[in-house]
Amino acid sequence: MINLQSVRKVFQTKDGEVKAVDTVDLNIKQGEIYGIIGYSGAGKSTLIRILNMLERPTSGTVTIGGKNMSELSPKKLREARQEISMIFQHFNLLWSRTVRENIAFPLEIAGYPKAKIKQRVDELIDLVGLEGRGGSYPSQLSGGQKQRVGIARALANEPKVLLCDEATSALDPKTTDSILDLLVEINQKLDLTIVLITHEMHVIRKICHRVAVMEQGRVVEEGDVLNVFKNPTEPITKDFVKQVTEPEETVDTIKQFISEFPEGRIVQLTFIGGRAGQPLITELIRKYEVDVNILQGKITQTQNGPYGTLFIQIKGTEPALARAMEFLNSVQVEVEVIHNA
Ligand SMILES: Nc1ncnc2c1ncn2[C@@H]1O[C@H](COP(=O)(O)OP(=O)(O)OP(=O)(O)O)[C@@H](O)[C@H]1O
Repeated sequence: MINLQSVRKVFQTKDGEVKAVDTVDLNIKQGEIYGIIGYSGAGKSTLIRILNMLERPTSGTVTIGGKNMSELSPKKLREARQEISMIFQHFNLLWSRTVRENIAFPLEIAGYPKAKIKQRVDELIDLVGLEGRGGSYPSQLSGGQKQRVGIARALANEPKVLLCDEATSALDPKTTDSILDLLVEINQKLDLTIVLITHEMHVIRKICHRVAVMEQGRVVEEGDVLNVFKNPTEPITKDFVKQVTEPEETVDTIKQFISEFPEGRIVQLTFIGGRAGQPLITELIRKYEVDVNILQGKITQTQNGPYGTLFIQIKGTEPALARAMEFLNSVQVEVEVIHNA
């Protein structure tokens, strides 16, 4: 669906050249939610703006739906852009227009008849959950509602691709989650390809199928979200993964476990994919004559299944402990013994 080959963007500034995007290759599939994560200045905004040619790449090719975006005539580019919509961190709504009028705006520009516009706006208001707010002005809406208007407006022309530029960064955590749920819903209902940029791993964890990690203009790591969670190789990726898997106090907590629970073994289980939903601990207690204490745990859901860690203390006779460990090592969880009395 979206293919980038050796894309570079170099800005000339008074202080010299800035390589905002440095030789990036990406392949994003139809119907996928693809996340690009990086800290401020990594080049994410420049890269996402290159996708709809708001920024022209210095070199390299950008192909969307089979069209080489750099080679399109101005007319063809306008047509291609109708299929690529965008939502923004600060919503970019028209403040003097009501919700209905904001959503209708792209349809008016495209020259749709009034009756068709009314019908489409009604559908979109339902789709994004803004029933009863059509006559309100943006200033009368909460942040989450404003972003819903932004999403409805972006979907008006039935795009194939939705670009999200830090679309939830201005929202509180609860509202962020409700907007992310809405993005998943429209991705599934409309088979829409979504590309989003963010600096929050929570956003990637919750809704993306695949992720690219950017640092200094380059994509330093890329892959299925669960695989990246499982095997982050770059230090920056490890930092991002920690944001959602490890409470900050983990190191201290482990030290405390060891001093408080000196008997048996303290084991860290890491669940990736299907196993987290299965009654592993019950099986352990029933079959292996050991006592299990759950010390701390955090299991989170990703688009590709659960991911998380659980710290447990296992107590029992040495043979029972050995059998229990053998069982744990045989199932699809990663097992790390962090203390052995
Ligand atoms: N128009 C421009 N002219 C010169 N330099 C630019 C321009 N736009 C971006 N840059 C530079 O390119 C680099 C990447 O910027 P970009 O905004 O793409 O990063 P980002 O990851 O989106 O960061 P943020 O999340 O803070 O927006 C930065 O060093 C920035 O200063």
